[in-house]
Amino acid sequence: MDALSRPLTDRTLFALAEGYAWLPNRMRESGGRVVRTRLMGRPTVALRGPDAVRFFYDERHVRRTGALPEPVVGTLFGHGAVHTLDGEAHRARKELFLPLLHGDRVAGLAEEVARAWDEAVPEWGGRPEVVLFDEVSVVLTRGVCRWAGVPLGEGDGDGAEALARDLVAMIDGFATLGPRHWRARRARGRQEDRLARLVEDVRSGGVAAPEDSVLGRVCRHRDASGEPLDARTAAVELLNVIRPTVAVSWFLSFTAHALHRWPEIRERLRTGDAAYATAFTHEVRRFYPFAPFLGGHAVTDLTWEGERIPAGALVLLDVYGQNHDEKLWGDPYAFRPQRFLERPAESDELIPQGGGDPRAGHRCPGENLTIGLLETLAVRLARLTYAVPEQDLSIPLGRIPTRPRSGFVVTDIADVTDAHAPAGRPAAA
Ligand code: HEM
Repeated sequence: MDALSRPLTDRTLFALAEGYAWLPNRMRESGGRVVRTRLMGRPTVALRGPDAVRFFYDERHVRRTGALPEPVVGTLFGHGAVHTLDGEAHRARKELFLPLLHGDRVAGLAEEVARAWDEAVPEWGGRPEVVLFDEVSVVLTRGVCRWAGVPLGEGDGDGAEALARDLVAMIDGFATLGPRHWRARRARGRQEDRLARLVEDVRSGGVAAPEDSVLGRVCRHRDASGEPLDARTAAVELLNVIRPTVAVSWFLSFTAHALHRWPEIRERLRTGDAAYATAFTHEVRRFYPFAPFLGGHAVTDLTWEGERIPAGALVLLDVYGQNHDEKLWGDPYAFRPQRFLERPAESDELIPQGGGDPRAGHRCPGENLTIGLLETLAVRLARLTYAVPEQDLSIPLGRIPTRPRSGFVVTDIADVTDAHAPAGRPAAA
C-alpha cells in the first residue's frame, strides 16, 4: 500500500493554522521535493522546483476547473473567473488580460498611480500619523480606476476609500472562515452588483467607455463560444484587474518594512538606479509571503520523480517554499536585492505570481504591472522622510494573507527629495 492509498488524516485545518510555514515544514520533514498529504478530503501531492513548475503548468497533467475551493472563488476571484477555466475557454478568456503584459500599459498604469501618490503625499504630511498600507490601497485604487476607465463609486469624498476597503476585504478574507471571510463576500457582492450595472450601461450606450480602456475591452470581449460575457462575469473580470492591482499594497507595506530593517537599501533605492529598483522589487516579491501555494486536480494517473499521483488528486505547487528554497537561492532568508543584479530572475524559479508562460497557462498576466508599480512606488517611498514610531511590525506566518501587523504606521512625513526625478536620474538630496 503506498502513502496515497493509506487513510491519511485530513490536514486542511493544520494547513490553515500553520499558514505559510505548513508546506515548507512538511517538505523539510519529508526531506525532498514532494509532500503527500490529504486536503479537503482528497489525496494531495505538493511539489516544488523549476521542473515541478513545468510539470504543474502542463494542462495534460493539472487542470483548474472545479479545483479551487468555493470559499476562495466566492471572495478572491469571483465565480466564472479566468482562474477557474481550462483549455479553449481559458485561452479565449486570457486574451482579455494579455495586453496587460505590454510595456505601454505598464507605463500608463504606473503614471496614473504615481500621480495619485503625488497628490496624496502633501496631505499625509499634515496628519499626526499615517497607516501606510491603508493609504497606499487608496492611492492604488484611484490610479487603477482612472487607468481602467472605471468610476470609483459611492462613498465619502471621491469614493476611493470605500472602494479600496472593499477590494482589500476581498483579498484579506479568502483563507479564513471567520468574520474576515464574510466581510469579503459582502464586499464582492456589492462591487459585482455595481460593476455589472456599469457594464450594462456601457453596452446600452448610457456610459462611454474608451475603446481601448480595460472597461471598454471587458464590455466588448467575446468568449470561446463567440458570445459576450454576461454582465456578472464581466464584472468579475473587471474586478480581476482592479483588485490585484490594489493587492500591491501588501508588497508596499513589505517594502516599507525592508527599508526600515535595512536602511542602507533606502539610500541605494532613492538614487533612482533603475536596475537596482527592479532587483529590489524581485527580492520583495521573493522574500515576503503572499501567495502560499497554488493547486489543481491531476487530469489522469501521473508520475512525478517516481512518485505516483492518482487521477483526481490535488496537486499543489509550493510557491512560498520554492521562493525560499536553499537549493535555488543559497541564503534564502537573507533579504538581498543584489542577488538579482548578479543573475536574472528565471521565470520558473521566481514564482510569487505563478510560473510558466502567462500567454499559455495560468501565470499572472499582471506581473509586469506589479513590477512596474512597485519600482515606481518603492523609489517614491525611499525618497520620503518619515519617522517610524513604536508599533507591532511582526509579520505573522499563520495568517494568510499576512503583512506587518500595524499596517506600517509612519509620522512626520515630508517629501524632501525630488520625487518626480525619473528612474535612472539621481534625486536631489
Ligand atoms: C500583488 C500583486 C500580485 C500577486 C501577488 C499576484 C499573484 C497571482 C498568482 C499567484 C496568480 C495565480 C497563478 C496561477 O494560478 O498559476 C495570479 C493570477 C492572476 N493574476 Fe495576479 N498577482 C498580482 C497582481 C496582479 C495584477 C496587477 C493583475 C492585473 C492587473 C493580476 C491579474 C491576474 C489574473 C487575471 C490572474 C489569473 C490568470 C489565469 O488564471 O490565467 N494580478 N496572480
